[in-house]
Amino acid sequence: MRRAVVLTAGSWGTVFAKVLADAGTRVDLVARDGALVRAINERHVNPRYLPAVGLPERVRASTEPGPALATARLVVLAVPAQVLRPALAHWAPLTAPDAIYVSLMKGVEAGSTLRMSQVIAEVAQVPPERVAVVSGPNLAHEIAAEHPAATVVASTSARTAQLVQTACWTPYFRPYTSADVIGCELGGAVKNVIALAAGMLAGMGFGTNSEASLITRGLAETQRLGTALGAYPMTFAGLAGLGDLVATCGSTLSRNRTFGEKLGRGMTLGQVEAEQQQVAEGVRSCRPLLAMADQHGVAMPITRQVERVLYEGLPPLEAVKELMSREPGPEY
Ligand SMILES: NC(=O)C1=CN([C@@H]2O[C@H](COP(=O)(O)OP(=O)(O)OC[C@H]3O[C@@H](n4cnc5c(N)ncnc54)[C@H](O)[C@@H]3O)[C@@H](O)[C@H]2O)C=CC1
Ligand SMILES: O=C(CO)COP(=O)(O)O
Repeated sequence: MRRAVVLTAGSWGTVFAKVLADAGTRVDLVARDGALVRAINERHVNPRYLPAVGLPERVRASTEPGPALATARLVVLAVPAQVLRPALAHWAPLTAPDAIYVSLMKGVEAGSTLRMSQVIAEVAQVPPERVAVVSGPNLAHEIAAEHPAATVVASTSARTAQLVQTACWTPYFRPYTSADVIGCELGGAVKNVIALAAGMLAGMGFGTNSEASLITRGLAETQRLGTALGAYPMTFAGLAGLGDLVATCGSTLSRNRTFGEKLGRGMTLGQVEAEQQQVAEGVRSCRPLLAMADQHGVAMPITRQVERVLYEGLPPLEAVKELMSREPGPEY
């Protein structure tokens, strides 16, 4: 039987472990908390992140990644983007030499501005062909409830993408392959920033036209950055682009949208961070994304305003006014 290790048992890691197990893979799910490990092994639930979801018996939890990493073919990484580097530096030396790394993360590393697959290749010292990225409209709680959804598995190696596709294909989860790693990763990272803005609009009481305009112009700036970095333009019309943007901006299940909504109601960055337990990747990724945009001479006006709301204390309503009063121009 195929074997995978999932690091770690947060919300998406736990649900993806279920997906892999439902697709016939034996899964070792690593958690940092012993009580969480006992609950998963004895009661088959993750009480911290998904208390109402039964996990398959094929998912076994442990606090100790070493034994599972030594033999697993797939090493699935689901930690906040900003902790990937130190966490993987610990895990990579324990990993089987022919393992394939699968990134579930939707963020960009602050400082280096590297995408997650680049951090993996650098830290684990593996060629890009041994790395795959999974990205799409995949709100963890909906996938856990087996609501049908699709996703993209991207890798520079068609063989790697197909292997991961087979490993996570279930009656409720439909993966498509892609060779566009850059586009899939940027689609996932930028949509989190746009979802912060969508939440702000909702928090300020604006309606559907505002949200649709934001999503569409958000997609335009995502595509501008992506194509400047070598992504395929069509990726942004796909599941990892428009698909994920619509899901995340429109759902109250999204942590980024929820975070933005609180900002839109007048809370400060510090106040929202103190309240929200789970990661909202857009908060830490917006600055490195802007740095990438600046490097390539790409305009990202929405991302810029989100950054100013987060880090310069610009009131969200002022941010909207400034966006709306820019000199009008052609759509393309
Ligand atoms: N939750 C969702 O619906 C989806 C999330 N993602 C992405 O997956 C990634 C992970 O997200 P979630 O699982 O939702 O986050 P989460 O906040 O629910 O869980 C984060 C996990 O990382 C662990 N962790 C935190 N710091 C760590 C460290 N220093 N070393 C080792 N482990 C550490 C936590 O213990 C927890 O298990 C993010 O990049 C997110 O954008 C992608 C698709 C869907
Ligand atoms: O990436 C996601 C859905 O595809 C989850 O979004 P949030 O991290 O905002 O919850």
